[in-house]
Amino acid sequence: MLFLVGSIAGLGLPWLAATLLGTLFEEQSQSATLVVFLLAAALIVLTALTVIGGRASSDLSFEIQRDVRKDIYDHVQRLPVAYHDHSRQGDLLALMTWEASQLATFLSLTLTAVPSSLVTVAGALAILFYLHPLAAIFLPLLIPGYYLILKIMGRRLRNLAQQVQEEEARVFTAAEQDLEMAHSIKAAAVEELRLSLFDAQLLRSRAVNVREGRILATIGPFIGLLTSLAFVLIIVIVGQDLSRQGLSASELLSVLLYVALLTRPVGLLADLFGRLQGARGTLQRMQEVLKEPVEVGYASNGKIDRCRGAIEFVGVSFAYPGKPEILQNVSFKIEPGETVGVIGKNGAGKSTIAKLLLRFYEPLVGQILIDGVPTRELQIQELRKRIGYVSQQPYLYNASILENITFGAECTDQKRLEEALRQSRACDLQSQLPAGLETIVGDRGVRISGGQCQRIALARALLRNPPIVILDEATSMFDPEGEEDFVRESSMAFANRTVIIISHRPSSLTSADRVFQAVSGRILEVQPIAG
Ligand SMILES: Nc1ncnc2c1ncn2[C@@H]1O[C@H](COP(=O)(O)OP(=O)(O)OP(=O)(O)O)[C@@H](O)[C@H]1O
Repeated sequence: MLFLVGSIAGLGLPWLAATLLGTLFEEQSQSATLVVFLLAAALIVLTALTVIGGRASSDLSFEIQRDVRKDIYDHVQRLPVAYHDHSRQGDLLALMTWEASQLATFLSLTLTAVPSSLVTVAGALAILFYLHPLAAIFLPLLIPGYYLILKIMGRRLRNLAQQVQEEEARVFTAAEQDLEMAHSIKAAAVEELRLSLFDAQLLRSRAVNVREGRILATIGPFIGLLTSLAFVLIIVIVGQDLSRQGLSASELLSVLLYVALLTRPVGLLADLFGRLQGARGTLQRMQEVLKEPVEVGYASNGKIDRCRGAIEFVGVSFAYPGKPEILQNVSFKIEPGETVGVIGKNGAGKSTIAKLLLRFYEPLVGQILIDGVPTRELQIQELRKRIGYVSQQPYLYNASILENITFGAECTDQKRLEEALRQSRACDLQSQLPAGLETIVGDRGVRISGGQCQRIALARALLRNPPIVILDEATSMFDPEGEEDFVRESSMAFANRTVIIISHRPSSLTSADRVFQAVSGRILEVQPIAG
């Protein structure tokens, strides 16, 4: 709105400037003073409106950026695990960060500058038509010229803009992965190799950026050239009237200033056209992500009010996409409060059982029941809140141990926290680390040991007090003494829960009432391990 008011006010400036010149020519000093005063006032108002409008446009850009980032983040969070297995994190990161910010700048510019530019163009043309109809009629003839330039350059620009964004996303991916792999890169002493690979990606990105930059650098001057040529032609047409005494000097100046006023929106048009190509690619990629279906279970409203923890697999078969079946017609039942161990070779499908229970993936055939209710009928977060899952790799935030433990817990009652710390043996960390639970763990827990990471992950799961606990190699990095303590403490921790312990170590399974073995797609019950 402010930009529109500014544009309308701006339309008065050429007229005031030309009037000033006219009064000076005619040596009417009193009128000149008034016009100077009006001109100065108009310039001050215009500057104020431009500043306010510019700030509003910048605010709008950041508002759009926030909305876009939030929408993508929210949607990506709700996408199934299978989507994340196949997507590139770098692409999503690029989309949520710099691509979203480019798009926001383009949209805010379009929303604020385009309407005001249209007002300037329409107003200047109308005034020009009044002042000099021939010059005004001549100007719209430039439009096909602009169209031709944009059409010729636009086609090449569109492909390039897409390639630029793809290559930039690859730069993100490469940087992100190498940062994550920093320790392994150093251990393998392959810094130079990784640098050369990263540089190769930078070169690919530079090549497309340079090509795009060259086209963008050409469009503006070509459009400017066309406008300048038209300007020259208008000077010739209008100048003839001047020599024929049909036009005063101030009228001539007026006409030229209005023509000059028209060049600003044209420059903006060229700039927006360049940004539009990138914005189209970003919008297309956003659409691709946003139209990915979210996990079905979000929409269900099935609940288990008091979960007892009975688990049943009924004829479950499952295969990861493009792979042979890892589970074939698997059926078993675990009673509430039971502790069950699961053993089996690497890749036998043990973790897959846990992931199916959590509905990270859906069985191809058969169904999984909790307390007799098919998990597919339950609201997915309701289901997951009932299961404390400690995975093989503990995922930790770069925050304090305490923040990592209380992450996601609805209630952080001190007594329960102490209980979870004791049961997981995370209480040992208080004496092992000088800063105790306030110790910052670093990215993915690099600043503490593997066993300490596992204790934190265990404490996190137990603090939520879930009726079902799945420990997937959750104590594999514990020292024998720590594991012994854990098994002893766990008898209390597991007392009223259903527990599945996936492990290769017999010492972890001594508390199990029953033991299952995953073998050749089947789950067989074997002899429990004596304590
Ligand atoms: N997300 C996935 N996409 C495709 N295949 C997968 C995926 N996760 C696991 N697999 C494959 O499924 C099989 C079973 O994997 P799973 O993790 O269940 O084995 P596991 O018995 O837990 O093995 P380990 O003892 O090594 O932890 C393996 O062959 C594995 O390569």
